[in-house]
Amino acid sequence: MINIKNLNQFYGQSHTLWDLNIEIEPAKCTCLMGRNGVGKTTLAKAIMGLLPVKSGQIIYEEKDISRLGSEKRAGLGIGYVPQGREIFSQLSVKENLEIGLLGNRNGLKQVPDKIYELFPVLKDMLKRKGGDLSGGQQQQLAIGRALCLEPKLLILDEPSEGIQPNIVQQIGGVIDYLTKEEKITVILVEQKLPFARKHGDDFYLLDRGSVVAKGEIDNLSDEIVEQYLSV
Ligand SMILES: Nc1ncnc2c1ncn2[C@@H]1O[C@H](COP(=O)(O)OP(=O)(O)OP(=O)(O)O)[C@@H](O)[C@H]1O
Repeated sequence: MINIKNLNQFYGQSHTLWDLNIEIEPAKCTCLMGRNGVGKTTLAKAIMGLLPVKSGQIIYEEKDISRLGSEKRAGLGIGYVPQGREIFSQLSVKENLEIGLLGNRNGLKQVPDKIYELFPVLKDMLKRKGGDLSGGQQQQLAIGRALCLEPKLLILDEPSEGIQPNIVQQIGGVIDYLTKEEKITVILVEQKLPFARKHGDDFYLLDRGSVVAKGEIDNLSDEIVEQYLSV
């Protein structure tokens, strides 16, 4: 689905991603894991085209997209939910969702009912301002907005961060539905081990901008967790 080859990224002089090689399987949830500051968000943004890369390739559907702008990548079906959600606080829930439609490559003009089925709270709050929603509701809105793009690949940056347990559970259920039923590929940046183990299929573990372990999530051993994830 997406194949990252020898990817290097710098912030100024600071070499942040080191020669990354990552293969993401279609219709699976691949977790990007690692402690704070190892480069997970940088990698997510690099895949979405929000940061330039120094060298390497990002092969998506057999084409190198590493030099395309983020809007072009969205147009190819890559959706992104940033860490911190980036909801437009002055716009209504409906307007926030409609922003997602702007990038829809199939010309969709209306928010699909499916999104309200996945997140019923959004339907109840259509006229409310984004800024009035709770953190968990904003996270649901951010995912709903990304789904308006009808993505083939969805990148979620720490969707469970700072959110109440019942909404985390609901978001986990949505990830399962998207991968298993809709066959959407999900890249999940995640620090919470139980959530990754429950909803992930594969993992890549980063440390200081390099891949230090990878495999099926069931093979993420306690030794690896102790070495690279425990704080
Ligand atoms: N805009 C920036 N300019 C310079 N350095 C940055 C910038 N953004 C991030 N960094 C640095 O790059 C490194 C990787 O950061 P990144 O946010 O990708 O890590 P992360 O694994 O996502 O961490 P977290 O879990 O805290 O979000 C860190 O050392 C961070 O300080």
